[in-house]
Amino acid sequence: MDPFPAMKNDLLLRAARGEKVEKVPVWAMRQAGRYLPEFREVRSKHDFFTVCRTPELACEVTLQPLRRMDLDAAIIFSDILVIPQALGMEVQMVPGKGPVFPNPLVTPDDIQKLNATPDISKELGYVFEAITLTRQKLEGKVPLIGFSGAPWTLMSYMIEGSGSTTFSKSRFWLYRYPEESKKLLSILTDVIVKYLVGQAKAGAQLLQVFESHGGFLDETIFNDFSLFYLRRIASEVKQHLISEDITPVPMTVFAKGAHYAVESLAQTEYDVIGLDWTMDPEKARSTAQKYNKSLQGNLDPAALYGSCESIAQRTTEIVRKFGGKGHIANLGHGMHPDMEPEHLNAFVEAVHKSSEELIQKQ
Ligand SMILES: O=C(O)CCc1c2[nH]c(c1CC(=O)O)Cc1[nH]c(c(CC(=O)O)c1CCC(=O)O)Cc1[nH]c(c(CC(=O)O)c1CCC(=O)O)Cc1[nH]c(c(CC(=O)O)c1CCC(=O)O)C2
Repeated sequence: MDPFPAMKNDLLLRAARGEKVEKVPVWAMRQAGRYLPEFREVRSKHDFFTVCRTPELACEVTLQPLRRMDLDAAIIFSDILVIPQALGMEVQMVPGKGPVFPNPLVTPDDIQKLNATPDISKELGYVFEAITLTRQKLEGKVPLIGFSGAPWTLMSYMIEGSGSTTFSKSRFWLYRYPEESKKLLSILTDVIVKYLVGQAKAGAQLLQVFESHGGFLDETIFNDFSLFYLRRIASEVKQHLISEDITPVPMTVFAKGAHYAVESLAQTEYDVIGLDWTMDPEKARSTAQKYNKSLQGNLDPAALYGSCESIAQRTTEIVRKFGGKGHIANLGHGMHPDMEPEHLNAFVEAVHKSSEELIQKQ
């Protein structure tokens, strides 16, 4: 028996499975975060990773945007960089700079310094606790999304030691040390699979995998160093859950910038393909239909800098392009810290209003 409160709004889950919906569900990447004054208030008292590691705080900030807006999903407050930490790497979140690894991987010999087979419940159990607590506190209002970074994106942070405009150090590895790179990607894949299975068992109802740095790879390199591992993750997470008599939860893959990969991603076991704002919804839609997949996206986050009227206009156009069915509305990437909550609300309301009208006409 499901230990959690019954769902009152399962639009997200139905859309992910391509089922009929009365309106398009909507949420936003980074919907909990610095653009919200109440989040900044929490952060003024606790550092970033303390918020992630304290289930009550992670739960509180996860729920904050839902108190303001009619969002159709919550996403657990955490970060993709908790996995390098679980492998034994130090990660600092430096204000104004972002994540910094004081001791990044420099040569393939450094792979040996990693704790390649961490006890996931011990190292990341705080995320599982936050998920279970948040499911209870949500009282079935909306589904809860769990997430992880994808192997290539995590590998690139672990080698660069921070964000980068070129990712030249990590791309150097792909060309100069291809076998060692694959060894690292495999270690990450094994950990990610266990981590996502743990999240689903803790109560996450959809799992999103972020390949945020996909766009730095050409198609051939993407296929070998990203797609191969992304495919393994979806398939192995689902197999693990089935082997434990748990119904697999839907999974979304978001490979930012990887335009050429929409069709190959649609041929994997992911249920939803996330599109960034530079990708064409109509083109992606015909591909998704061919493989029975749903799509997520893809308003340009910068559109939220415009007026509420222009947000509503652009959103209505995007909703029309996706066609209502098998669509989860989102931004094409995350919220920025200087955005106004009211402008995200304008997006949420416009998705609901325009999609209800569109679906009623169909
Ligand atoms: O809303 C929620 O409940 C969860 C929000 C969330 C945060 N991190 C991620 C998510 C999931 C989501 O996007 O919905 C996931 C994430 N962290 C990083 C990346 C990769 C990347 O940006 O390169 C991703 C995947 C999604 C994506 O592509 O955006 C890495 C990262 N983490 C932080 C930073 C610094 C920053 O200033 O944002 C970065 C690097 C960004 C870059 O180099 O461009 C820290 C961080 N993580 C979250 C927050 C809250 C917020 O956005 O305000 C922050 C800021 C740290 C702070 O509070 O000081 C939450």
